[in-house]
Amino acid sequence: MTANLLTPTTIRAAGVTKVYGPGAAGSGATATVHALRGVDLGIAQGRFMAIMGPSGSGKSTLMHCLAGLDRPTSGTITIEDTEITALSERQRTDLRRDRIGFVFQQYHLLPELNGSENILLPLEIAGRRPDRDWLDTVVGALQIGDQLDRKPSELSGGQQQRIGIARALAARPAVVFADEPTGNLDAASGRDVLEFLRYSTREFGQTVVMVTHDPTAAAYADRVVLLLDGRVGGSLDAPTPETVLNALQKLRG
Ligand SMILES: Nc1ncnc2c1ncn2[C@@H]1O[C@H](COP(=O)(O)OP(=O)(O)OP(=O)(O)O)[C@@H](O)[C@H]1O
Repeated sequence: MTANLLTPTTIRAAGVTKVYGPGAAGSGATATVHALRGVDLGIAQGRFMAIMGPSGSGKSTLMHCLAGLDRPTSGTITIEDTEITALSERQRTDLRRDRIGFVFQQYHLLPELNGSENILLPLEIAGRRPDRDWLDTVVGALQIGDQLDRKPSELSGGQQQRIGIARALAARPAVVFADEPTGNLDAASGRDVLEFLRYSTREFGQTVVMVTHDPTAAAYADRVVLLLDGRVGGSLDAPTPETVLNALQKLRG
């Protein structure tokens, strides 16, 4: 990817493996699962990457490791200037809070808080003062200004997901990880969410990593990385739904 030569790399994974089961320290499981078998990848700042692959290929495991939610068995992961695989659990928790945004399939908004309170909650927990100009920019771009005083139950799925995206962007994170962000949405709302994620990379230089099963969703990314049996089985730049579908079919043999 030529962008790597021009822009800094936000995330780098080198030789990442993850073993679940008796081979893994502290595990009571009886069968060994090699969920990741040596993943190398780099994501340049301001790029939108989609991770795809068949069920069980290691997508969630890779995302959890890249986001510092889980620790690989071996290998290194660096986010900006920090090797997160060298951090303690406590330091990883701080890093997630300060430098990573999450968008979930199920939104995970707190029902008793209104939109604005949901967006600000992670900053409040971190004891950080919101950057009002930045929040205004995000709220304006997402067109959710008239939804901020409503509770999640008063919003459609697409509106809730936009609140979820504003929450993820509020702290200007190094990376936003989106886990099937359109999985619960109708096609039109899903398109809006994907268009905004792409817009955030172009307009704000936001780096986005998304796990999805949907070739149409993946086609919004700059690059699709295909996992197979815990390895990178291929990648596609400037994907279209057709090229993604073809690549997936080829991957499965
Ligand atoms: N906590 C765990 N303990 C044991 N095995 C696990 C654990 N989590 C995942 N696995 C196994 O690791 C492999 C990769 O799982 P992972 O959830 O990363 O795949 P995935 O590509 O995200 O799958 P899906 O598309 O079905 O969500 C699978 O074989 C899975 O059963």
